[in-house]
Amino acid sequence: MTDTNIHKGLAGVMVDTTRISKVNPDTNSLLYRGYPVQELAAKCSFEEVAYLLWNGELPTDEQLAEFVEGERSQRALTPELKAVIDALPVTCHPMDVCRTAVSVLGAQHPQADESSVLANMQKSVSLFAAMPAVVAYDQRRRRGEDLVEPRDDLDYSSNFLWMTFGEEAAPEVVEAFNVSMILYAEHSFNASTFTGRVITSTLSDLHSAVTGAVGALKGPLHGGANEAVMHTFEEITTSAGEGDVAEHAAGWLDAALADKKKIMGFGHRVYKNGDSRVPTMKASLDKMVKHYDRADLGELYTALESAMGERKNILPNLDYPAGPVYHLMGFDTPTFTPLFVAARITGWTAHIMEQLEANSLIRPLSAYDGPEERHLA
Ligand SMILES: CC(=O)SCCNC(=O)CCNC(=O)[C@H](O)C(C)(C)COP(=O)(O)OP(=O)(O)OC[C@H]1O[C@@H](n2cnc3c(N)ncnc32)[C@H](O)[C@@H]1OP(=O)(O)O
Ligand SMILES: O=C([O-])CC(=O)C(=O)O
Repeated sequence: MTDTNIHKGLAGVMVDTTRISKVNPDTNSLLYRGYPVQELAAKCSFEEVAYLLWNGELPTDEQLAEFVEGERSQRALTPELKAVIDALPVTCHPMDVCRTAVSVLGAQHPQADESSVLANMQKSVSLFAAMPAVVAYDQRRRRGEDLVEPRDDLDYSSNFLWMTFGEEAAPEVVEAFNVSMILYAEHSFNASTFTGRVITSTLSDLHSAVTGAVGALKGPLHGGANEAVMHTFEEITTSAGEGDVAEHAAGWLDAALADKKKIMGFGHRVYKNGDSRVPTMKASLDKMVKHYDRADLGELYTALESAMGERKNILPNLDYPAGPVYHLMGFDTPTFTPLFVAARITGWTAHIMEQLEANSLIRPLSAYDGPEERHLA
């Protein structure tokens, strides 16, 4: 029998079980494999969290050493992938470069169509290792700068910043970057992860599923919002006339809401009383504001957040503090969502492997409301 209850956007629909993360809007908490994300962000490297997401347990010292060695050995761009990136116009969005890069890495992979647990784990680690070079090089080439080769004496976050900027980042910057990667790593059945699971459910390969997930993340209602937040800040700053920052932010917001615009970086499908990750990311933003001596950006952040709270009672999501953090670090605004990709590769691939453990083709129903049956004359 056809279920005529329509669940637009699948809102509130429980689609499957997962052991990877628990998003609890009642307690505003997020657990990765049982651990609160705040504890992981305070005490772990992103490499340890990636291992946890894939394997279900944090690594021992020996397991971590082996994992890190594998990751560091696969950091460099292959000449073929570099040539493909160079062939893409610098006018295309960096997310198009990420999507293409994942596809190329899949096509190059010796076990492209092999979906055993071992092959998928190897592919996941390779993608995790390779994405920073893609993101870093793409930003550099758009600035007319040369490729910076990876260094295997640096951890994931330090090396990412090294490859992007060609200099070693300050420890507090590395720390804030590491925290952002951990917070962005995983979030249950969000739109991009679900896309990856849908593709996997057809028994397609891991790179195809990740390619689709990158496409889903690009949209401004999902990962693209971190970039959009920075555009909002720029608009408020450039349109500022008389008055203080609170008035500018409120004036901009009133006009945007009057135009029925969605305010990027605010609201969430699951959290209605605040995103569990925001306080941790905001603490990193405060540190970066101090480090770069940019109190003005901190004030703008607070002004828009307060104005949105007063008018709509809608709270920020993770993209709201993450955008200005990446801006202060020196990333170009269109590079922000690719940074999210680099982090979410971990969650996506963990879900792809989980989907395959107990697969069922994902194929919901639709209620037809087109013309009644009719016939050609
Ligand atoms: C890491 C992430 O991906 S987090 C999400 C990042 N995305 C964004 O920041 C984009 C901006 N936010 C939004 O568009 C939404 O809040 C979403 C898409 C994230 C969640 O949307 P939904 O769960 O579908 O909520 P929905 O869109 O139905 O919103 C409910 C009400 O709040 C309003 N609302 C929700 N978010 C916003 C917002 N950011 N700006 C203005 N109004 C908003 C809606 O207009 C709607 O109002 P109405 O009932 O008067 O029509
Ligand atoms: O869970 C969601 O819908 C979006 C989100 O916050 C994420 O993917 O991190």
